[in-house]
Amino acid sequence: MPAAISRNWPAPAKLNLFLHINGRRADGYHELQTLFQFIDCCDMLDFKVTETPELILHSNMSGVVADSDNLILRAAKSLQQTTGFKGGAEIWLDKRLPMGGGLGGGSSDAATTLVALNTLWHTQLLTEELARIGLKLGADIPVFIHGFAAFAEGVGERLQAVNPSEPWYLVIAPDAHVSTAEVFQDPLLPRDTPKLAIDTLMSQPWANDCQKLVVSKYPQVAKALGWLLEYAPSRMTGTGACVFGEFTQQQQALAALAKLPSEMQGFVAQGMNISPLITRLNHP
Ligand SMILES: C[C@@](CO)(OP(=O)(O)O)[C@H](O)COP(=O)(O)OP(=O)(O)OC[C@H]1O[C@@H](n2ccc(N)nc2=O)[C@H](O)[C@@H]1O
Ligand SMILES: Nc1ncnc2c1ncn2[C@@H]1O[C@H](COP(=O)(O)OP(=O)(O)O)[C@@H](O)[C@H]1O
Repeated sequence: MPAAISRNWPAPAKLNLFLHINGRRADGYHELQTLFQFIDCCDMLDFKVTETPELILHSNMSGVVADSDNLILRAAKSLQQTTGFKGGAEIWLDKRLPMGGGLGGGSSDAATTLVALNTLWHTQLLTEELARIGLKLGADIPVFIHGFAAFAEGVGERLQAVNPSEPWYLVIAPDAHVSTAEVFQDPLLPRDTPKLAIDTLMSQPWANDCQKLVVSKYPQVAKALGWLLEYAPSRMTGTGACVFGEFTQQQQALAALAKLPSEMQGFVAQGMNISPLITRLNHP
């Protein structure tokens, strides 16, 4: 009897509602203080457990990332190696999130793969153990595994659950692929924002320390942000390129989307403090 396919595992995008860079560590990574919130725009994954250890990925992003580099297969392989699980999986990815946009799509795909296969393979690692595996693959992965909106410190692995408002966002994805590594290596990146207490951070205006540099280097980001600021308080997420404007009502965000210049790509999504992955995990 062939194993059934376990369908509709969501991999949500994230926004950095603020992102402060406090300094550079000896290993080259940067100390951050950031606020992660999910949005209800997701990649979708299906999984079928197999008896052989092979890991197979079918996706609509083929050719963009070599399988050996795909975070989905790297995550599945890490779980096999950590647990000694002898079986494998066939995985289907419906890629919907813009790549390299600061929305964490690849990181989220990896997190959903770890959470889903930990259940389907019955390896039953604790969340903290899965987050440790994820951290080795990317700084953004632990927050997706824990699945709650969080104030994050360190490189993004020290998480404290928070419950900010869940507004509607108009997200614009400029036609620019911003390399996270390149931004963090730029000598002009500010790296000296003082560490502040979470209460102070949550009550002051929110900003992204990477924004000025990326806006100066990528005219498409500057143009998208300039347009969006006419409609709502707006800023860049992560190291970019995506920018987001915040609206109280969905109708306001949709009205702005209707006026988006034809050369820009955008979508409306709502902030989510509980990841849809957690909801899927609790409703197998
Ligand atoms: C900046 C953030 C903020 O959420 O998001 P994105 O813009 O990528 O979405 C993340 O910290 C990104 O995490 P992630 O996207 O996993 O980055 P990684 O692949 O781990 O790192 C890519 C490269 O960026 C640099 N890097 C990353 C994170 C960090 N705290 N300090 C760094 O210096 C390192 O040079 C690293 O090799
Ligand atoms: N499944 C995947 N989906 C998206 N990007 C992936 C995936 N696997 C590997 N990558 C690589 O990881 C990089 C960063 O992915 P992502 O987490 O989407 O970054 P960002 O947070 O900047 O959007 C991509 O540019 C791509 O080269």
